[in-house]
Amino acid sequence: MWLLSVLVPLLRLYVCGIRVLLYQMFHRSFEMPVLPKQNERVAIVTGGTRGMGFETARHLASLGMHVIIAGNEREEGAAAVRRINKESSEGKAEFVFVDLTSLKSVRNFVQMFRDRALPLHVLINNAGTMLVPEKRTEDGFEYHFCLNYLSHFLLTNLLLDLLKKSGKNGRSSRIINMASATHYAGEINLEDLNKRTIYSSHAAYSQSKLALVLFTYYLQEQLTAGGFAVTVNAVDPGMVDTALYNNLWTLAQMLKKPVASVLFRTPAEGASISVYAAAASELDGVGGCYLYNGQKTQSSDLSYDLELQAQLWKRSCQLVGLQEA
Ligand SMILES: NC(=O)c1ccc[n+]([C@@H]2O[C@H](COP(=O)([O-])OP(=O)(O)OC[C@H]3O[C@@H](n4cnc5c(N)ncnc54)[C@H](O)[C@@H]3O)[C@@H](O)[C@H]2O)c1
Repeated sequence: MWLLSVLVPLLRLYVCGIRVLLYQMFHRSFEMPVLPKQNERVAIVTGGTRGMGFETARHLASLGMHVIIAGNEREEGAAAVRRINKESSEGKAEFVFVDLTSLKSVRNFVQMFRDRALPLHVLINNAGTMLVPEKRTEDGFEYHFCLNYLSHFLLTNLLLDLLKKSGKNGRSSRIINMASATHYAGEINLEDLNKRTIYSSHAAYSQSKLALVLFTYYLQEQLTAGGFAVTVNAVDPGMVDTALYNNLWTLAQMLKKPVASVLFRTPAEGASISVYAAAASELDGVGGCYLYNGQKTQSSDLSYDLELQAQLWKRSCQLVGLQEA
């Protein structure tokens, strides 16, 4: 029983990975349309200190945006900001600390942001981690569940009024959730979101990414029903050569290196789907999509389960101490 619960998610995750790599053998990345200037617009990119988050922040700043990099690596953040500000003549970047394994830190970050009285046009929930051995956050949550999903759930909800205020018809505010093909392998057990019964890091990662997709669809329904000029989309960057793979087992690391150099996308290529979702004119007012290779794509059957979306939303509100809207 234990062996099956660990082996099945692992195999399912690797099958997802192989399918993505087969696709990437023939498709490098998609062709980005010309993006409009983003002057006067403000974005928050979580985990923008390196990898795809950095490339996203960099690209948005080059379009004229004021980008706030929200992350837990102060030195990396300072270096990222220096580099972006040196390169970008119109936009700018700054670093603000947030540790997404702490709900208190998320609340502090939001308070600091609110104190600035800035508008907010784009929120990119990008930060993440993968295949972490079993551990709990300071609030007692499973690590992937909290960092990849629950903190972003809280962050988004606490910033929603600003996003609503900043969005206009014809120029919506945009929320982008960084999903992954691994969500296709994901399952959600609402009674054991923190994976206390049997722990598998593969199942925990896939669950966190499925949760982000369910959250995307449910939130879009609410925003549409309320008539707000805010959209929310989930994006899938493919397989990208970043530090995310640092927790792979040694043998998998060794096998990954030659494959990654040929078949994985670069961080800039991977980031292009977030940049596209954040800035493309053709996506203005378009939400509730799973975007992959520049196209709306079908996500897993489970992600469209309306009852599951509603239940997860309700449970997440309870876990972070939010009143259900
Ligand atoms: N690399 C891939 O193949 C791939 C594929 C699909 C989805 N993704 C997703 O893309 C996102 C970006 O990952 P990446 O591949 O660029 O990896 P990365 O490791 O280069 O970047 C992860 C970012 O998250 C930040 N982060 C980690 N822990 C944090 C914490 N406690 N608080 C705040 N920030 C924290 C890191 O500092 C870093 O900036 C992740 O959500 C990942 O799951 C990656």
